[in-house]
Amino acid sequence: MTLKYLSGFGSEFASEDQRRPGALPPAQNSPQRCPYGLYAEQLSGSAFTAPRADNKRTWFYRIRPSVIHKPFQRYNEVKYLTHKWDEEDPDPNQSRWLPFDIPSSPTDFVSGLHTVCGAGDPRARHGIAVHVFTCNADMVNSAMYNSDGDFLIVPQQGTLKITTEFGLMEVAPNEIAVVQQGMRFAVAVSGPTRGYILEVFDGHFKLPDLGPIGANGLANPRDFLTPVAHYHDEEIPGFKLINKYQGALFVAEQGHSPFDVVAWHGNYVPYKYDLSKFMVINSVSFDHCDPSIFTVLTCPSARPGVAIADFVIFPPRWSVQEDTFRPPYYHRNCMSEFMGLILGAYEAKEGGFLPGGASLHSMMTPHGPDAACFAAASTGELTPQKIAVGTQAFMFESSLSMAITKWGAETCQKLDPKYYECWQNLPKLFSDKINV
Ligand SMILES: O=C(O)Cc1cc(O)ccc1O
Ligand SMILES: [Fe+2]
Repeated sequence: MTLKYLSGFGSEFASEDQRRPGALPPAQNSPQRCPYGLYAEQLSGSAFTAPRADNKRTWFYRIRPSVIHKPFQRYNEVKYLTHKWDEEDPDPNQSRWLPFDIPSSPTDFVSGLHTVCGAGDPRARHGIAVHVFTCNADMVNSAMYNSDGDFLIVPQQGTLKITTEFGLMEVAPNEIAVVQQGMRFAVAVSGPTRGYILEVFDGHFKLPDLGPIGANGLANPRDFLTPVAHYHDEEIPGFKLINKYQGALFVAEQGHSPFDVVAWHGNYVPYKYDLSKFMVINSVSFDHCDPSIFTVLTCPSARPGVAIADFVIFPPRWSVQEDTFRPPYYHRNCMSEFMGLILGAYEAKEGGFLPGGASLHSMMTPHGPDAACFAAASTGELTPQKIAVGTQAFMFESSLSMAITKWGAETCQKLDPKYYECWQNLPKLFSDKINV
């Protein structure tokens, strides 16, 4: 089935399931009686009084209001989702993980959530968490929502079929999806599936300002796709609604599908984006631009220009700079850099950093190209080159200082203790001649 979507970022959308035309009440939100006997329900994604530019809400017209559920109980089935940042001693070392294992026993998206690192506290609505998901089975008669923040989901292997209250989204590797705070969703997969999640507690993702770039470029708003209304009118005894609340999971039972929204309108929506649509801007003269030039989405902090987290990609592009060391420069950053690889190889580290693996370069921890990359890039001929063809690396860059969980440090058994070695053979080239 080819799914339909609504295009745009931050727009006011309206959608009715074709089976019930006229389900949206005209010109008001809460009529005394809604069309087709539906219930009206508002989902708020911002304080009621947030300034208009940041104000987010959606009105659902649904078969039953969400409040019809039994009490929540702790859900202890998922062992490695955590916001306990003190499980391990702090570790400032460069960290690199080999590809995370996909289980062979039946595991659905929620059961396959593992937290790798993070910082902050959902109770204070400030912080982030980085999770990987590894799964191979559909969520059956269950749905999840996150009371703590927004999920930016990056599939690396396997397509996700995400059912939401707003409708259906299909998200393949090299696409991303954002499911915001409170939105109910369920994930179906086809075969072994793996990916990454950036969770932000503070606020929502925005498109970065473009400044001198002008009105177009980077991720263009029209390429963001939101589902169209699609309802399930299903009585399902024992349907499980899983809620991540204050970093812990809870489950409540209800007797019907929560995906019973017949029509909705609003600007608080889930969406997906195809990373191949990113219009890449970069230096066409000399020197290496900071990677902020590749920002797809940003979750801003209250400090101007400082992100809680940026989602940055390293897409296929031409590299043309003259008299320039073209790969990433050596650097120490006051931000934390978590990287993952969706496809192919990353230019600064052609070996060791593998699809489905990850790296973390924490605050002020030095890093940069490995010795092989330096040798090649500092001597190679600087012809125009198409780089990163068939590849996609990404970075979650955060102003928060992240801790690695016990799962990330030990249980996953993927941390590469020899990562530091990739820099040890960088030669001393210092000479008494000015032109080397
Ligand atoms: O560390 C990295 O590989 C990410 C990165 C890429 C780049 O081009 C410049 C700075 C930076 O942190
Ligand atoms: Fe970096």
